[in-house]
Amino acid sequence: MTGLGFVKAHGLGNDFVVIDRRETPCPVTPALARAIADRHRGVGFDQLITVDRHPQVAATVTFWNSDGSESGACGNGTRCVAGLLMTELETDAVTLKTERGLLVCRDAGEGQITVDMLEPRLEWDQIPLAERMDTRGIDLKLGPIDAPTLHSPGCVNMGNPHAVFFVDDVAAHDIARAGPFLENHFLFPERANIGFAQVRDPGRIRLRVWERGAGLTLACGSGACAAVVAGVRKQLLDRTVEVEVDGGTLTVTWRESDGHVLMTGPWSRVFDAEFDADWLAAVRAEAEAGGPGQAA
Ligand SMILES: N[C@@H](CCC[C@H](N)C(=O)O)C(=O)O
Repeated sequence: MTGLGFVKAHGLGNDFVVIDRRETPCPVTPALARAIADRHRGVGFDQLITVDRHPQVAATVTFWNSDGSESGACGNGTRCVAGLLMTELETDAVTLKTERGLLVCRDAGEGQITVDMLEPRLEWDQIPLAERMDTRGIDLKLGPIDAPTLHSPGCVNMGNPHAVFFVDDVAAHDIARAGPFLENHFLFPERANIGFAQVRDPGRIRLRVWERGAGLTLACGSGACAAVVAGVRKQLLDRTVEVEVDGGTLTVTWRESDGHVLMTGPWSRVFDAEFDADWLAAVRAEAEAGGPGQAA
């Protein structure tokens, strides 16, 4: 029984299943993504990543959340794919085509990779928001009785939508409770990743992110970029910031010269494996038959 190969990788604990489709086709449906994401019956991941051939650059990369939805960006996943391809191609730089654009990734030494995440999009309809608002701090307030009020998040699109709340103490917030409500708030027609950032000093923040379509993760690369951009726009942060996430530390620079956001951090290849062909066939059949929770 042979199956389809994949790599399990992670960036600071934000974990990925990477399927290389450059030689072998593997159509991904939301139902298949959810089945692979199942940490009991599948493999488990925060994001599934497919890698396809591209005529000019190293590869085209597509990101899927564990709920089966697609995302235009994934900073940590981009680093992992870049690391895998740099190893394979024996090079210290690769360019990857994502929905957001061409991302240049460079080996930064000591197991770290820097990704040029391009310019953030900051207009209200680029986030997108349901209404015209000042994205430096939108008119959104949440006042749980048992937690400090959340208000005026900065909104940034890094290829995916982010809203970042600056709070006095990240630990004082029940993110698992506020996150789903805010992710699905009517102001975010494409939902949003919700960041909770605490400024330690202008060059360092603590950040936790409730990810759209994946929940609370140990690290969110695009979330780290969004938090730094939002913090600079609120005049709370310097242009280069160490971002402490649950899984470690990312360095993010919002470069003044061209407005690009650069994110640097580690990546790890955990193991290579293959899906059992019978398991894949069964999952696909169940999805087609509209099995429990499996509708494509
Ligand atoms: N883990 C990510 C972000 C993944 C996508 C996100 N959940 C979305 O739907 O926008 C990262 O490292 O950026």
